Amino acid sequence: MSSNAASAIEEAKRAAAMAAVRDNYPKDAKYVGIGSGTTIVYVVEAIKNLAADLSRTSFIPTGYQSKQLIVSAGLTAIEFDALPEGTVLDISFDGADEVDDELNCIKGGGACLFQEKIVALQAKKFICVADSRKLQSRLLSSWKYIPIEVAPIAAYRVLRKLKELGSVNPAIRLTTVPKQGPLKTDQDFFIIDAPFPHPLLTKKDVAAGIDGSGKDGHWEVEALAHAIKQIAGVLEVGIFAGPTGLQAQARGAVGGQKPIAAYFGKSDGTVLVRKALQ
Ligand SMILES: O=C(CO)[C@H](O)[C@H](O)COP(=O)(O)O
Repeated sequence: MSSNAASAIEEAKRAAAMAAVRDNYPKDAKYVGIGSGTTIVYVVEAIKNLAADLSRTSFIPTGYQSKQLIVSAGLTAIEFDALPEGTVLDISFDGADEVDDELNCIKGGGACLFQEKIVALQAKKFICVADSRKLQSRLLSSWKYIPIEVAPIAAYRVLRKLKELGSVNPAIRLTTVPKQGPLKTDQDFFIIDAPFPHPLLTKKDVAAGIDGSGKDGHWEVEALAHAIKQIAGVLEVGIFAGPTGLQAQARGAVGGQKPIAAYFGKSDGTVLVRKALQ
């Protein structure tokens, strides 16, 4: 990628972050979730630039990088497990690897999907921020695999089960830095990257009569997430689907894993906003 193209992408991420924070950051927020990755850096920058008193706000990280980001911005980090019992976050912001037409997301490219999911699930609203390359009509269109966090002891068993679900060449994610071997998450678990042969079907596809049960290798998003989560040894799946936080609240529950809105920055500096159906 040329340096011009790379800086256009960074500008797109920044534009999306500015718009997402401007439109959604709650005045007097007490608890704010902060995701992981490169785009979230611009979200923290945008929060810092708000004309707001942030001294009474606690920011909940989704991993080591996220915590460093919060702390080095001079904000107060409070770990998820240090939150007073029953705390509901006012909002959480995070990036994504791919987002479909129904705002289902693939996450975990940065190996932080477990903490990202529990933080999203504990928030009233989850806002996704990305550049427009991430928006595709179906998941697994451009991004090629589902990240899955697994217990190391069960990794080979999970690989076999994923093949039974139709994954083609799922693999334990490796690292060469600082030493060779499986990458370890913030929970000391492994990540398996599991490609599937076809883009994932949306609810709209299923309503139109397409079979998304996994027969013939065609999966609907939530059906695949559920099937993977059922495998013993899987801690969490990098598919964020199901109800949004607002939909969950309407049913008397806290939080949801699907964003209520996604902001996609474009290279021309404009931002496309997609909102989930309420
Ligand atoms: O899910 C994630 C980390 O686990 C990130 O949000 C995702 O990988 C997007 O990262 P970036 O903003 O760098 O494109």
